[in-house]
Amino acid sequence: MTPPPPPPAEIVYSGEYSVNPLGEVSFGKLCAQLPSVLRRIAAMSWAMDRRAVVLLLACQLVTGAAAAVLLTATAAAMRPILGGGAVADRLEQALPALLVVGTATALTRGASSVGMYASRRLTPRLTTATDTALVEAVCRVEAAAYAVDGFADRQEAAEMGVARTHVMVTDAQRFMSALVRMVTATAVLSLLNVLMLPLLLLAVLPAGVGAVLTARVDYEIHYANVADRNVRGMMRWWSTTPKYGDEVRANGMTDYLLFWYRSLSERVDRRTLAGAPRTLRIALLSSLVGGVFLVATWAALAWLAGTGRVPLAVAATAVVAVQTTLAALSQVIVNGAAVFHTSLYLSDMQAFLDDAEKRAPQRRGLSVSAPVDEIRLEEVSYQYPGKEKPAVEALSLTMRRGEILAIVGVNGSGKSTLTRLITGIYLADKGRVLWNGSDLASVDRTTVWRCTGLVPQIFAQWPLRVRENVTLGQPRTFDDGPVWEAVDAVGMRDAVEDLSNGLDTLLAREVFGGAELSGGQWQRLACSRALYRRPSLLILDEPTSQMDPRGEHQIFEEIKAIAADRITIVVTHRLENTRIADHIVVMDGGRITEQGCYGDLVHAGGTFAELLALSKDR
Ligand SMILES: Nc1ncnc2c1ncn2[C@@H]1O[C@H](COP(=O)(O)OP(=O)(O)OP(=O)(O)O)[C@@H](O)[C@H]1O
Repeated sequence: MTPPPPPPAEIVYSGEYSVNPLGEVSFGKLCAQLPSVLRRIAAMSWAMDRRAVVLLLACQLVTGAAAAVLLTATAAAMRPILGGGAVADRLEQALPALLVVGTATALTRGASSVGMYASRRLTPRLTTATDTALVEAVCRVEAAAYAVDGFADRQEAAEMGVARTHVMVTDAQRFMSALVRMVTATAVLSLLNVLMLPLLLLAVLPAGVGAVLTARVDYEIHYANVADRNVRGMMRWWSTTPKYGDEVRANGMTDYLLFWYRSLSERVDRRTLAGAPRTLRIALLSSLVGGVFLVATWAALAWLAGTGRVPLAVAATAVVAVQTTLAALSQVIVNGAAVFHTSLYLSDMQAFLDDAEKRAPQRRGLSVSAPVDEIRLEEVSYQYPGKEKPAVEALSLTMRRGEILAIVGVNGSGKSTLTRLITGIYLADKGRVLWNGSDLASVDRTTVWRCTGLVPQIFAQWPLRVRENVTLGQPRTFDDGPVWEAVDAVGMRDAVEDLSNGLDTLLAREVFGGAELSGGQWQRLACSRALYRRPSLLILDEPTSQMDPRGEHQIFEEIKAIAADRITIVVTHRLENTRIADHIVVMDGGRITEQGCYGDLVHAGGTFAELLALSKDR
C-alpha cells in the first residue's frame, strides 16, 4: 500500500503582517471605532447615491417618530379600555387612540420597506466601488510589493472586507433604526416609571457583550485561516483550470491535489470548530445573566402594579413599552455587534488599501518620450525581499538606439531581473538606470512603459479576442491594418484566418464558443503584441522557446528588420540566436562576467564558449 502523501505545509507568519489587529488594539478601542465606521459607511454611501441616503435617513426619522407615537397612543388607548363602564363605550373612547396606533404601525412598516429599498439601491454599487478600489490598488502597487511576504494574504483578508460591504449598509441601517426606536421607547418608558430602565438595560446588556465576544471569536478564526484560505483558493484554480488539465491528469496528480484540497479545508474547519465551544459558553452565560435580569424586570413590574404603585392602565402600557424597548435594545445590540464585526473586516480592507497606497509609485516629476537614444545602467544592484544575495549586483551597461543586445547566462543568474530593472518594473536598490539621461527613480513610470514592449518568459494567454490579444495595452486604432501587420510579422495570418471568427475569435476555450491555440501560436501572439506597440525598447525574454524553427527564424528576421529604430534586448538560452546581436553580455550570480560580440566570445574560452559547446554536444 502506498503511504499517504504529506499534508500541505502550515504557514506560520512573522514580520509586519503577522499581528492580528484584535491582539493589538483593546476591545474598548475597537468599540469606540463604531462611530467612525458608521461615518465611513455614510460618507461612502453619500458619494454613491445621495437620494438613497436621504431616503434612508427619512425612514429612520419616521421609524423613531412612529415608535414614540405608537407607545403614547397605546397608553392613551389603555386608560379607557382598562377603565370602568360598558365595553362599547370604552372601545368608542379608545377608538381615536387605536386609529393612531394603526397609522403609526403602518408608517413603521412602510418606512422599513422603503428603507430596505434604499439600502438595496446602495449596496450593489458600494460593493462594486470597494471591489474595484481593491483591484485597482493591487494593479497600481510597485511590482516589488508582490515579492513581500504576506502581501497576498493581506489582500485575501481585504477581500473579506469587500464581501462584508454587501451587508454593511443593511447592518448600519438596522443598527440606526433600532437605535432610534430604542431611544423613543426608552423615553416613553422612563415617563411611565424610571425604575424600569436600568433593569431593562441589564436584561439586554449581557446579550450585547455576548454578541461582540462572539464576533471577536469569529474574527480570530477568520484571521487564523487567512493563509490557508489564500493557498486553497489558489490551488482550487490551478487544479481545476483546463490550462493545466493535461499535466494534472497525465502525471496522476488528481488524487493528491484532492487530498491536499481536502486537508486544507479540514484544517480550516478544525479551527472553525474549535471556536464553537467558546461561542457556546459565551451564548449560555450571556443568556443566563440576561434571563435573570429579565425575570427581575417583570417581577418589578408585577410588584409595582400589585402594590398599587402604578395604576393598571399604566402598568399595561408599561408591558408594551418594556416589550418594545426590549426588542429595540436587542436589535441595537445585535446589529451593533454586526456593525462591529463588519468593521473588523472593513479595517482589514482599509489597512490593505492604505498599505497599497504607500506601496504605490512615488516616482513623479520627469517623463521620457520616444525616441529613446540611450539607456545606461550605473552600478545597479537589486535584492529581492527576504533574499540573502542580490539578484543583480553592481552592474553597469550602456545600450544605444539601433543596437541589439543579447543577455545570456545560466538559470538564476539574474537575466530576467535585469530586464525588470531596465524597464523600471523594479527600481534599483543601489545605482541608477538612466533613460536618455533621466533617472528612472524620478520618472513617471507610465511614460516609460509607453515606450516599452516586453515578451516575458511566462507570458499571459489572455481570455480575450485575437484582436485584443494583439492590441491589449495599446488599442490605438480601429483599423485592423496594423493588427494584421503584427500578425503577419509572426507568421500567424493563416492560423488566425482558420479560426471561426478571424480576429474576432475569443481565445478562451472555457467560454462558450471560445477557441484555443497551440503553445507556439500563443507565443507568436505574445510577440506580435510587443511588435504592435512599435516600442522604443523591445525586450524579448526567451521569445521562441515554444516555436518551430520556421517561426523562430521569422521572429529573429523581424527583430533584425526593425532594429534600427529601437533598442532591442533578447534574453536567450539558444546561444546560436545571439549571432544577430551587436553586443552580448554573459551573466553569472547577478554580475556580467563576459561581454563582446559573438565572434569574440566563441573564441574567448569562457562561459559563453562552454555553454555553446554543450548545446552542440548532444
Ligand atoms: N519574484 C521573485 N522574488 C524573489 N526572488 C526572485 C524573484 N524572481 C527571481 N528571484 C531570484 O532572483 C534570482 C535571479 O532570478 P532571475 O529570474 O532574474 O534569473 P534568470 O537568469 O532570468 O533565470 P532563468 O534563466 O531561469 O530564467 C534567482 O535566485 C531567483 O531565485
